[in-house]
Amino acid sequence: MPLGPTPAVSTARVPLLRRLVRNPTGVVALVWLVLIVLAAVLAPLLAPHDPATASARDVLAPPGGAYPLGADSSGRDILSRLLFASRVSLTGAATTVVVAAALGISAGLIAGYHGRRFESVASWVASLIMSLNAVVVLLAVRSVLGPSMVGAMAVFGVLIAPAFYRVVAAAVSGVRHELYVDAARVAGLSDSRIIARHVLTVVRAPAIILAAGIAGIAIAISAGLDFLGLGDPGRPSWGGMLNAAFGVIYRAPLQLLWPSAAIGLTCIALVLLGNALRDELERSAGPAPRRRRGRTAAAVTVATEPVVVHEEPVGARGGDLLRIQSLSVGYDQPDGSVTTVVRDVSFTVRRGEVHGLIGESGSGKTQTAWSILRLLPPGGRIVGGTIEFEDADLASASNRQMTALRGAKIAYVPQEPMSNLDPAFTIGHQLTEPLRLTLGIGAAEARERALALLTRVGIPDPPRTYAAYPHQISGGMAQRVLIAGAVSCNPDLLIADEPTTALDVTVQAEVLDLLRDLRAEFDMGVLLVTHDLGVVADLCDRVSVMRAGRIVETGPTRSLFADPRHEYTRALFDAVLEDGPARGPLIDTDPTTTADTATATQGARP
Ligand SMILES: Nc1ncnc2c1ncn2[C@@H]1O[C@H](COP(=O)(O)OP(=O)(O)OP(=O)(O)O)[C@@H](O)[C@H]1O
Repeated sequence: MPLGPTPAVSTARVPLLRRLVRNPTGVVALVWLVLIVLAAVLAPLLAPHDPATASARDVLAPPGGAYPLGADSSGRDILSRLLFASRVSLTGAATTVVVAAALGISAGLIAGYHGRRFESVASWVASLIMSLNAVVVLLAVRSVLGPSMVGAMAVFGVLIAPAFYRVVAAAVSGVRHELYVDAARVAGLSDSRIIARHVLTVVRAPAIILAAGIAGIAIAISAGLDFLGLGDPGRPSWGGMLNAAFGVIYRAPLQLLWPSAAIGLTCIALVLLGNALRDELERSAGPAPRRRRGRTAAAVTVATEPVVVHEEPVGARGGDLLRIQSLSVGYDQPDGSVTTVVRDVSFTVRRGEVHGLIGESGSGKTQTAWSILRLLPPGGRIVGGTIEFEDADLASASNRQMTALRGAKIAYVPQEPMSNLDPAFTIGHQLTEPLRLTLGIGAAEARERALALLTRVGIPDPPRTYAAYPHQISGGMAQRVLIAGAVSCNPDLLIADEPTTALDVTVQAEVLDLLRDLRAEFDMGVLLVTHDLGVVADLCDRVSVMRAGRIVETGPTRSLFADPRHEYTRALFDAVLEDGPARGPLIDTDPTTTADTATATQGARP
């Protein structure tokens, strides 16, 4: 049932080209490449002379007058020849890139996506091609095809295709087992659609960067072939002009400059373009530099609706252990904007109470919990508000202060117990290490305490579990172990993020009972993140309902459950309490009582 909009403020994705234009290196490289392309396309219009027309009177004419860059040893205009020669270089580079990309990307996609036999054969062929000496092959091609630059560059494309193949196959096999690809498969999307939608997006960036590099290499190779005299002598080329300039190096050394500059600057521009692309793509993966405070504040200041607060019985208020005021959490975006995922959140947790944070998926519960621990993922940061804990503001505390608090004063129980235990170490090692570090006790004492904790959290055979590796225990036991670890240093505040979601129903109940008992025993304040109203009803003294990054209703659990006032809270309840008749008690599985119970159950139904 849809319960409302998702919280994130919209953050437009800035197209790569626009980001590139803001990168100085990228701009310079792009400008040069655009000029070269324009020169090639408009050569007939821009060239002051016919590039092939020789003039005996103007042999080696210096720059100036009718020949802006001078004339060559046959009296031909160098500028006109350079302009026309750019066509040859660009066509050759484009041929190489197209052939290499077509072969390498398609083979990489098939090998990466389907794996198995095709991958073995394709990898073998790629290795074979890479072992060939490109220059020797191109010389052989010249002798077979004649001075066809397009043919030679197409063959070079085949020789360099393994570069595309390797990059694409590695990227695709990395995403092949991602859950979203499995989900698309389960949803019935064809392989070609999955590749087009989900896989191509992953290989697009590395392929573009590689294409820029390969284009640069292709230009150098085509110039090299022409320089060696293997190209078509009937049309101007940068390599051929370089060759001609060498012949007159003592009489007109300046003539070397023009083709060298054209080749060198174009290759450099392509390399710089590839670097700029990589920088921009990497930048978009990480956090952007912080902007001025004003901008951040503007990003989080949006119209707010009042929070529905349920009054508490007189005398119920105790001392606050944790006091969060106007907390806002944002994620820096590559374009400098901030996506706000938690907005203006305020609540308190008292010693000895369980405060529930409830809301639909994506409402900001986990981000709030992680802010308290200051463990937001890269790019995320607290953009406003305070988190008071024991006279310190955790929102602005130093990393050193936070390290001292985490584990010792503020403990955390995660949602996925198994993925939070290191498979390489025994349970005992993982329990005793933090004990020894935080409490400064010896190995024997730490072992004793760990065994006592395992007993306390209801592990049936503590010494055996102590010596076991994570894969040797069940999910329920792993969660108990993590709870044991969390309370091991006697924390004041325990943050539990959906601690029972990954467990089956009977184990869930036991873990909730354990948390309830430990809360009383250790006199901790507990912040319980959950999306389960049953868990809130079972365990929480107070509850705050989150929606779209805000708290919409807060108060004692009993009062909020008896009289939910915000429409979103009511919608949450409606989603659980269906209109149909309540189910009867479960049928007893004991065969001797089943018939009677079933009859009684049916009879009891309305
Ligand atoms: N790294 C991130 N960058 C940008 N936005 C993020 C990032 N991580 C989470 N968000 C956004 O923050 C919002 C709140 O996420 P959060 O994980 O706190 O939700 P939740 O209420 O805990 O949901 P769930 O119960 O599914 O864990 C979501 O809209 C999510 O898209």
